[in-house]
Amino acid sequence: MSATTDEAATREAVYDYVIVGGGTAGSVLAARLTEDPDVSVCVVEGGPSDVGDERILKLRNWINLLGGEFDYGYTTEEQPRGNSHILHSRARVLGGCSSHNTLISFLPLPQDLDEWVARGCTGWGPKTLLPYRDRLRNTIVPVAEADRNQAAKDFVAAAAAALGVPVVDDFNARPFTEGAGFFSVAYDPATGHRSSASVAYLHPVLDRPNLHLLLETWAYRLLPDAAGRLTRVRVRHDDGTVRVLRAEREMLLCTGAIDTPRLLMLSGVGPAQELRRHGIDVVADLPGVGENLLDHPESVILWETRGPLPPNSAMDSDAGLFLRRDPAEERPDLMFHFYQVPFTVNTERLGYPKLPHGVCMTPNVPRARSVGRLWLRSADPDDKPALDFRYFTDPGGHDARTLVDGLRIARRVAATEPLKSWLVREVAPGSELETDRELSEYGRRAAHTVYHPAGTCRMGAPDDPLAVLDPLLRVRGVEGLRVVDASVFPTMPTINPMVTVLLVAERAADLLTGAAPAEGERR
Ligand SMILES: Cc1cc2nc3c(=O)[nH]c(=O)nc-3n(C[C@H](O)[C@H](O)[C@H](O)COP(=O)(O)OP(=O)(O)OC[C@H]3O[C@@H](n4cnc5c(N)ncnc54)[C@H](O)[C@@H]3O)c2cc1C
Repeated sequence: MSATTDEAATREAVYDYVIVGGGTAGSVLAARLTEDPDVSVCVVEGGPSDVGDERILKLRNWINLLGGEFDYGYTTEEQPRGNSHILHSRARVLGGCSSHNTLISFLPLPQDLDEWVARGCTGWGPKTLLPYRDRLRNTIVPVAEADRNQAAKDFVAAAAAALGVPVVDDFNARPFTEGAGFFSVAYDPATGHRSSASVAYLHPVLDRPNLHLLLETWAYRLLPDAAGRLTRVRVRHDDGTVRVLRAEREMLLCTGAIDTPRLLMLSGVGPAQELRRHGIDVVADLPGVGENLLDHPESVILWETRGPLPPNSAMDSDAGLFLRRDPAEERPDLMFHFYQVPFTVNTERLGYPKLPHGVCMTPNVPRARSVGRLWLRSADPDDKPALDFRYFTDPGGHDARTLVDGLRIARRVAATEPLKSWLVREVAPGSELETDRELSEYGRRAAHTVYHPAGTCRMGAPDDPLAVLDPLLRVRGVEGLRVVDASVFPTMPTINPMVTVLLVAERAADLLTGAAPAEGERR
């Protein structure tokens, strides 16, 4: 590492790569790039370390992390057709959201990636991306037998019987169209510990001399170097001191689907008109930054159970269901998580009671058609951006319809043995709500997020006016800067997206080291 002086006379630390965001994708990149001992990498992470912190490492504690000290906790703009009270949790800790999520691990379906290629993302098709599964360092296993709660087993059996779908033993064994089963989860069943991106990729290599971790350090502005490349970043440590870091080779943004567009816009990369309105000098006019805000919206249906459930579980949402309502579709168009705990955060607000013991199903929209956007409220880096998911606003009503269908299908499953005998009564929405209109109203008001924001700096074809990145993940209109995180997704995969983020990061590492062909899909 060498040092030069920046215009503010701060010491400027220089590395080969600076990775902003030591989260899911950032951890993969950091581990892969430092495999070469001659390459120096600095990771700038806003949160603390997860090493030795049982609150983070114990997977089953995930629910207690929501809204706490490890959560940036973004709110949403008013949602006239949905729920305006959703708290969008985003982790503030090494490993990012993989350190506080539920670690449900699905490979993307091949058709999800075909869609990316059709959107001009050459090189991201299934034949190129899916083989990276063999490179993943996370321990990904179907929920262990000891963690299989009898109520969840009975949910799986009831769903299969009620809906005629297969029981799936391993959702990652082959692409599926529908089925019920226990999820694959990135964890160690013996200890109940996470196999997060941090645990799997960073913990084993923390002693590498070429890996420099700056924790509790917030990046708030990218700056050009002498040649005009956007390879410098201004950061603030938790003690208030400010530094500038420079990447000799490339600056890599891995701050996630909310903070990556935020940082780009604060740095003058984004929709020019909006940036000027905030007095931000425009470096590159990219109207797509912050657009294409995707998510998996869900609703909830809640039952009181006859008594407490057996205590065993991996993380209290261990099983689920994928369903294909449209037989012309190759992919499922409705997904459920089954919770062995009553998830009442949204129903209590609507006046439904808190439950001592219960279960719920959370039908979600795998490929929602409502698309949102996010934007800066001001040029102040401490101001959180405005998030407008525009939930349930798609003109054809597909997303709202999916919730209505989901609530009805959930009732069919609940009325089927062996699940039926566990349940005393439907608490929310309550069996008196029956019409499409009533169920839609309830479903949208009680809606939640599956916590999957993505797409806000999408990659795409040169003629895609909203593409922020080229298919090599390089930010258009500037030099020296790439994005590697969930914001690069052009469209939302059908499944929970963490593994897709890991695969993207693995391929990005190959693109950076030259190990991957830059273009072309293996046929
Ligand atoms: C509660 C919850 C449950 C979820 N459950 C699942 C699941 O079971 N399965 C699944 O597939 N997906 C799940 N997800 C989604 C999944 O975890 C994310 O899609 C994925 O981890 C995102 O990875 P990322 O690299 O894009 O961002 P992140 O992992 O969020 O990483 C971003 C990192 O950047 C840091 N950062 C941000 N801004 C700055 C800045 N300006 N300066 C410095 N550092 C910064 C953050 O602290 C964070 O560490 C869940 C998410 C949540 C929140």
